[in-house]
Amino acid sequence: MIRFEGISKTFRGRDGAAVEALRDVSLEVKEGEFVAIVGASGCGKSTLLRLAAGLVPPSGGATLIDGSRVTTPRAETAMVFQAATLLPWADVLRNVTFPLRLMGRMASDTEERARKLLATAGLAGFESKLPRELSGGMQQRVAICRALLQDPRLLLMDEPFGALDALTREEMSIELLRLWAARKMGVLFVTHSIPEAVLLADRVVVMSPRPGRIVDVVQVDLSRPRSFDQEGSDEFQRCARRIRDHIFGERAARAA
Ligand SMILES: Nc1ncnc2c1ncn2[C@@H]1O[C@H](COP(=O)(O)OP(=O)(O)OP(=O)(O)O)[C@@H](O)[C@H]1O
Repeated sequence: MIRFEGISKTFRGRDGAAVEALRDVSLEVKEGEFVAIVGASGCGKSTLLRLAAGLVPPSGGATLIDGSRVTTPRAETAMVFQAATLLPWADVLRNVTFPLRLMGRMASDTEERARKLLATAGLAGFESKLPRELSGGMQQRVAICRALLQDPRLLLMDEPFGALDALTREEMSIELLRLWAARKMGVLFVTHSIPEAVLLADRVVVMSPRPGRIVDVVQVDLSRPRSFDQEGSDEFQRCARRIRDHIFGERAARAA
């Protein structure tokens, strides 16, 4: 569905120096597939998502959705960031419907769908609350509902649980899997957590330190629905070890 073809991306810093963020990245995410991306800080993970969202152009190569080049944001994709980025003056319902209002895509059943989605995410009764009246985890759930209401074919998630405490993070992971299973959209999910990547994904893409290249793609053969009980399984351990070996093995080699 989305294909990165030989992507390279070089930024020019304010001092004029070139920063090569990505080098020759090729990757495909299929319809309904959950793909996680892990790698050292600064290896270009967010840049890859921003390319998919049409927020930045590549320096070389192409990002294609259904074979056509992504040059601007598209209705097929929605993005969730590490911070919930809610409008502080708008209540939960208006926050969730805001992008569709902005895009002129409100339909007669949009509010009803938003309420249902909020209920599924455990936020029934909070529709009229302002963001500051919610916990961090609840705010992030609102941000996820806001993205899902757009009914994207591809959901782009940039460390969406990074700012949450460990317990909320686990709860949100399972919640996300439930919502994803009900919709079967493609997901491209950036995380720093190897266990989170293995728990969630069909495939985990491992990137090298900058300039980011793909060093491995690990297929996770765990049954679905997933649960934390699977963390002790041989398959979970195998995947986690393989990813860890790449990340820490490369770091150790560079230090030597
Ligand atoms: N707009 C920009 N201008 C200049 N340099 C940039 C810009 N955006 C990203 N970079 C640089 O590109 C590299 C990759 O950044 P990116 O945010 O994609 O990495 P990341 O893997 O998501 O990092 P982290 O895990 O720390 O969030 C970094 O060195 C960053 O400083």
